[in-house]
Amino acid sequence: MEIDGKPYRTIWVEDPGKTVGVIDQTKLPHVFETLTLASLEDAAVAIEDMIVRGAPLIGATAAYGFCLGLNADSSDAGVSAIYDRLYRTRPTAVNLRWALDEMRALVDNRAPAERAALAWERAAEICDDDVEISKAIGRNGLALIEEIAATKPAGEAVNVLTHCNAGWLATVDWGTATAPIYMAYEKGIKVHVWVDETRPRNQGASLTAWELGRHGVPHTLIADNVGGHLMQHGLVDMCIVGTDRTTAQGDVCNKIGTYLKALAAQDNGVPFYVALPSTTIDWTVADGVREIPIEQRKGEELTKIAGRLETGEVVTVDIAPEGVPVRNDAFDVTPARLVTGLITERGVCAASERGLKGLFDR
Ligand SMILES: CSC[C@H]1O[C@H](OP(=O)(O)O)[C@H](O)[C@@H]1O
Repeated sequence: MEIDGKPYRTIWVEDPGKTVGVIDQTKLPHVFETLTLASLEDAAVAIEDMIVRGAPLIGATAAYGFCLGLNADSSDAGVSAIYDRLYRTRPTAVNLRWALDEMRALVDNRAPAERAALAWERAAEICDDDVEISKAIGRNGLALIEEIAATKPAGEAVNVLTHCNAGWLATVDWGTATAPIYMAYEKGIKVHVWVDETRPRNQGASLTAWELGRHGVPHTLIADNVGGHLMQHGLVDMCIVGTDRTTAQGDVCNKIGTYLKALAAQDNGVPFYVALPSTTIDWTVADGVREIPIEQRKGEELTKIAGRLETGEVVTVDIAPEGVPVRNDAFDVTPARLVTGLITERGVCAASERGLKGLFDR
């Protein structure tokens, strides 16, 4: 998308075959800074420290991390070490495993000397494909927004609630949950977004609000616990969220707090949609609550918060008693029964095995 009139993706090749550029998302919204990834470790740390985050972008970064690793060691042992290092960066988003499996399958039966060039080509394809997939998700989700817009009084906006950041910053471009929103906005449909701040890392406040603001999409930042209340008062027409891993039966793993939003949506008859690329479907898992590994992140994400002083300096402060015990589950699983539909690049389907197999011929 554009930042101050200049088109950006979230990841790009800087020095062909040697380095990759990314936006440092830990610095947003206060500072826009890019980083150069020049090694496997650079890419692995960028994922672990959430310099880049969001399932599709994690996959894209892992693909380029594979390339950077091969630049240093393209032997069979090197391929295994690269795979293992990147695989253990974050456990929940299945795009990571998908991308690593794609890259390893590509190079496994090729001569070591050929591997890096092949990998750089494939990583670029993965990124280009991700953009096209996001645009297709946008078109398919746009139809749902248009359906609701047709029922609204003239001049009233369609109010969409989203959780965390499933925006263009979570993908290579366009986003998943935000792609239909951007397309509706571009088409002149009045749309407004309730942006969950999304504790503890505040991806909504720091990323979704930033990217929607940069693009001019009307939005309102809300505390995570406000959404249900707004739904009770008829102020939410639909929810669209992203996902890090959706199971073969349609259970949706997403940022912590998504499940509670889905419960409130069901209780208030608000359609609850999940936007996802097929690369986020884990066909090997059925029961998401029992089978999806949920990332446990460090306690500091709850006990500390970063902010900008009036001087412009960005500082981090403690917001909890020193040494307080913390549990920080980064994701939860919304059972398929609470999901109205899955918005994929191939169309919208029921959150069910039948729905997904109908779209993906599995
Ligand atoms: C389009 S995937 C977005 C998905 O990823 C986020 O998690 P994180 O910021 O920890 O990588 C969140 O669950 C979003 O819904």
